[in-house]
Amino acid sequence: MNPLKLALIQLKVGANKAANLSNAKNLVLKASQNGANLIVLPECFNSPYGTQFFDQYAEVIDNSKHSETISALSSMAKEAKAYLIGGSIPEREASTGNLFNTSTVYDTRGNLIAKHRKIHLFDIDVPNKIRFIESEVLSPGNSTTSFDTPWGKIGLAICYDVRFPELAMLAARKDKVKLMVYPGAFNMTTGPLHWEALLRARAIDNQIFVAGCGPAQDLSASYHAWGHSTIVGPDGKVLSSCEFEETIVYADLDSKAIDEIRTSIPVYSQRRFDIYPDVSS
Ligand SMILES: O=C(O)CCC(=O)C(=O)O
Repeated sequence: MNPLKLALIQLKVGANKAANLSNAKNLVLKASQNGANLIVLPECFNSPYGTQFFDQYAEVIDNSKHSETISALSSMAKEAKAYLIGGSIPEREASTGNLFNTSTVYDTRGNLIAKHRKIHLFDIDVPNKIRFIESEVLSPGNSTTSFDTPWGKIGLAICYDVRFPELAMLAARKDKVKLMVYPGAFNMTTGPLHWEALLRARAIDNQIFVAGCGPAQDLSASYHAWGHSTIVGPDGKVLSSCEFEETIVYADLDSKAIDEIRTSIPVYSQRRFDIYPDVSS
C-alpha cells in the first residue's frame, strides 16, 4: 500500500458562510490535484468561532437530505476523489434543537461515513487572557469516532478533545487507529503553550500519527486563532507544520513507521494495565 498523503487546509474563515464554503472547495481541489488522499478542514470552518455565532450558523445533519454545508462537503469529496474530514460545524439536532460542535467525514464518492460530536467542550477561564465557555450554548457528544479507509482506521476528535489522553489511547488500542485527526482552533494564549506539545504527546503516548488542523489567523475577527496546523509522526517528530497564514500542510504517512517505533521503543506492548486498569477515581 502506498503511503497516505494527508493534507491539512489551514483555511481563512470569515463571516460569510457561502464564501467559506467556496474558499474551502478551491483549497480541497488544490490539495487533491497535489495528490492528497485525505484532506482535512479546521474546526468551525463555515462560521466564525464564538459562542455568539453557533445558533445562527447551525445546520441539521441529515443523511437523507443534506443541508448547505453537508451538501457542499459531499460534492467536494466526490470532485476531489479523496476522503474528506469536514473540519467541524455548529450542528442543530432536529429532535431537540440542541447545538453541537460536529465533524463529518466523506469517502471518495461523497458519502457521509462518520460524524463526531465534540466530547469535551472548551470551557476555560485564564484570567486576563481568555474566557471561552462553549457549554453556555453547546451540548457535548457522548461517543468516540473512527472510520475505515484503505490505509487503515482513522480516529477523529475535535480541538479541546486533544487534551484528554484517554480518548486517543482508546482509539489507538481498541479501534487500532493509525492516525488521530483533530480539527482545531487553538488561540494565542494556549496555542503557543500547548498545541504542538499536545499533538506530539498523543503521538508519543500511542505511537500513531497525529494531525491538528487549525484555521488561518484573522486579526480582524473576535477570536485570534493560533494556526500552526501540524502533522506528527508516530515517533513524536513534527513531519510538517506552518505558521498563521492560509496554506496547505502535507505529509506522506507510511504505516511502516508505526511498526518501526513500536519495535524499537516498545512502550505500546510494555504497558502494565494490571496495575492501572482504572484511574478514574
Ligand atoms: O484547549 C485549548 O486550549 C483550546 C481549545 C479550543 O480552542 C477548542 O476546543 O476549540
